[in-house]
Amino acid sequence: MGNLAMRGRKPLFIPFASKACIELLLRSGVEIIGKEGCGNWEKQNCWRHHATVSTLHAFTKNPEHISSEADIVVSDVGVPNIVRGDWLKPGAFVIDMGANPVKDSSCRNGYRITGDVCFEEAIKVASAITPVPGGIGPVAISMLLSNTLDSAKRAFTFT
Ligand SMILES: Nc1nc2c(c(=O)[nH]1)N[C@@H](CN(C=O)c1ccc(C(=O)N[C@@H](CCC(=O)O)C(=O)O)cc1)CN2
Repeated sequence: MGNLAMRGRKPLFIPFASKACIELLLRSGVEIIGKEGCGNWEKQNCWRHHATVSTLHAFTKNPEHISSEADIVVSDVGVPNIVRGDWLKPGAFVIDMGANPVKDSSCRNGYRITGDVCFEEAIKVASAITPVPGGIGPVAISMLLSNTLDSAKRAFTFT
């Protein structure tokens, strides 16, 4: 983490969740430089991409006001539907990292996985939003595997 925070240093690993967010944004053609972001996505990694990031937490006053100024919103709260459509700036890019089980008797195991963002409201405001399941989750798992591969290469001095 120290190397991640320092200009010109290369960290051994970038935490997989924030690596996934950056990968998704870059591959989606979203410009990060100079953008306002909010969420819990390892600030140090975002600074490397020259974004300004606000972190919201349980005691943040008026979270909806702060998030509605962000060009990029990353939510990893663990509360279903906490981020509403009116929390978002029109055209915002929304990454929903929530993976919340909610009871659903129509599902085989009695629950389904839902995100932190109210998808039906957000889709009307955002330029793009990752669905749950099948959005950032698989990208995050890929980044975890990518870090694992890097680690193995290093251990066997392939790099
Ligand atoms: N209690 C919580 N813990 C964590 C959450 C959360 O919302 N509540 N978010 C994760 C974020 N994350 C990694 O950092 C992560 C999120 C989602 C997935 C994932 O594989 N999602 C799948 C669905 C999961 C399922 O079916 O069980 C998907 O979206 O398709 C992986 C990692 C951190 N901890």
